[in-house]
Amino acid sequence: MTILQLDDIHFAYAGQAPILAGASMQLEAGQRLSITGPNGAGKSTLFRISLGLQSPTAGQVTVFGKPRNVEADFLDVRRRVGLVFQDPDDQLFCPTVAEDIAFGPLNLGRSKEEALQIVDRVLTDLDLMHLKERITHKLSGGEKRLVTLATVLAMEPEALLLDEPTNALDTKNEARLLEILQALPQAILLVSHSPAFRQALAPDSLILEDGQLISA
Ligand SMILES: Nc1ncnc2c1ncn2[C@@H]1O[C@H](COP(=O)(O)OP(=O)(O)OP(=O)(O)O)[C@@H](O)[C@H]1O
Repeated sequence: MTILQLDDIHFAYAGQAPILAGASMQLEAGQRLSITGPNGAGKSTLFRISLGLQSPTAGQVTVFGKPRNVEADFLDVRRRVGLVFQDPDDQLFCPTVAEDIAFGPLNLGRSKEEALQIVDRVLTDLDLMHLKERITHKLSGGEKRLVTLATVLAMEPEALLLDEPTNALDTKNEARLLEILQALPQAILLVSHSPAFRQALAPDSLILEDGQLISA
């Protein structure tokens, strides 16, 4: 099954030169794929377009086999594809870690008891139970990164889009994150400036260059 398909995507921010100029790609179930490219090439923009957080000026986004054009088309995409943003502060907005992780499942209609069970399970899986009652905005950068991943895994997504997941992580936590991600069954689309991390998690890669995706 094809999870994500981008065909000939064009995009420019208002008043700026085009960033994407005919970008096309495909992510299959279970596949691990990296996207590389220089700072400002448009990698994060491509992720946002894939989830309908920005609209391309031309081109087609197809997710789970269905063309997605208007906001309503993307609601189900955002439930089924988890995006770990580059900046954790874009993702964490509840007072405590437990509330942040429960937010997604509650939104998906889980009961409070179910949501609390999911919180405990995800925190245990990530070895983060010690952070459960902490105030989110007082966490360290690396702790926020890991909690962000926890909020996304709590939604049990079918695929993960990871934007610089190792940012702010120390060597030990980077290794732990790698182990956790390697053990997941989901398809992963990875943006990472760390060659070692890409090689270990998603060695197949596309390069975003001059607005197009080319095979590495
Ligand atoms: N909301 C915005 N309004 C205007 N320009 C923006 C906006 N967001 C990003 N840009 C610009 O668009 C370009 C692409 O940004 P994007 O974040 O997609 O690149 P990236 O490849 O993810 O970069 P990096 O590797 O540095 O994270 C950059 O020049 C950036 O400054």
